[in-house]
Amino acid sequence: MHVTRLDLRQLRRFDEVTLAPGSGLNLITGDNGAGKTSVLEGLHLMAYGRSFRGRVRDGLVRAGHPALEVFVQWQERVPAGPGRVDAGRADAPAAAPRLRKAGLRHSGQGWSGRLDGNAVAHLGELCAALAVVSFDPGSHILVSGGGEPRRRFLDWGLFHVEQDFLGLWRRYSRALRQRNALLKSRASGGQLDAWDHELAEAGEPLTRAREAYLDALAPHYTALLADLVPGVGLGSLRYAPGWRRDEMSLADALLLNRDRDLASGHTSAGPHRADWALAFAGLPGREALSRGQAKLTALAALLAQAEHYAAQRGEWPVVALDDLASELDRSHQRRVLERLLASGAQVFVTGTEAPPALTGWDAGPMHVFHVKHGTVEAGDTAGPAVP
Ligand SMILES: Nc1ncnc2c1ncn2[C@@H]1O[C@H](COP(=O)(O)OP(=O)(O)OP(=O)(O)O)[C@@H](O)[C@H]1O
Repeated sequence: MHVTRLDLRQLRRFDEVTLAPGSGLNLITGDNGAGKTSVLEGLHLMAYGRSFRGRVRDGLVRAGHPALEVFVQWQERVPAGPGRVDAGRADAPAAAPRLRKAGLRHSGQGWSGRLDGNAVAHLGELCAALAVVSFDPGSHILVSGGGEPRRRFLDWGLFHVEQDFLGLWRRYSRALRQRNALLKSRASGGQLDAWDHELAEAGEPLTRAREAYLDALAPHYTALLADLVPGVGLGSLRYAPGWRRDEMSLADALLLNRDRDLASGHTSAGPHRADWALAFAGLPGREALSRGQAKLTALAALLAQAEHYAAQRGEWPVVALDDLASELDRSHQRRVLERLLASGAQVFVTGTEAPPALTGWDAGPMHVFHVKHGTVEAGDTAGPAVP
């Protein structure tokens, strides 16, 4: 998958900018505050419905303007793996590139979007269409933060590789909202029964899907950690489902906790409380990771996810690496970039200047963009010629 055009309007300091990125490596440079990260935020917004720096209403819309607009055009192969709608059908056409386009207008409160010319009803439809894996200075929370970013990480992967997951996730989220509303209004047990049933019906398969996904990620993650963070040694990757699943079903856990939930006004057990954890063979716990190791461990998780996506879908998601040079030392920058570009991924890298690892870059063409005074200028393409 690679983005061929990106238009941003009224996003942070930009009035209107257009980029035509190349496949392979795209380097975005500019001074502090120029808007380099904002370019990646625009891309991330289309792929996740939010920025990696928070929600749209927290400053993504340019001051004094009612809404921002993002338009992305990208090329992708019709997925050939198990995620494909018509996978296995004899009349399914061979994988071939196709051009897709998506537009999103977001005010922070409301939004409207189009995908391939048609209006979309759920933001999730845009997110499921464009796959972007982003690594930014806040990504270490995947390792050192609370459970929410880790649940989101699993769910992102599942949205993209499991056809049924989005429906399951929506069903669970809706049931949870309804149950919590009833708990707050101190509803009767009879009213809660129906939503407990619905939560269990969606929550059990959702849990199985997440667990299977984590198992499938493990070999990718182990190999990437061995390469990027040798010495810590991934001992195990363990899923904590959000209730005592080894002792009881979700339906039983909901019933057991009902009085407590009525007192607190929220549902205390279930997949919305799930988490996953790494155990390191060479360390007592994640707290023992250095800050740089925590970042590399988070990056390894994101790259494992991208690699798994590629194995399932037959092509890499777009990879966006914000401020790479300030996050990784030179040899890690080089190793990560070489690995990604050898895989054929389209990669975006930002930096106040070209990261040291790109000095004498000879691992493929590099497309350069310079962000200045609210404009983005395409520079020369460096590196070996495109074959
Ligand atoms: N809502 C907004 N309206 C107008 N300008 C904004 C808004 N939000 C942020 N800005 C400005 O837009 C720019 C955002 O810059 P961004 O974080 O993308 O820069 P950067 O090039 O990545 O910088 P750095 O190298 O310092 O990380 C900053 O100059 C900031 O002051």
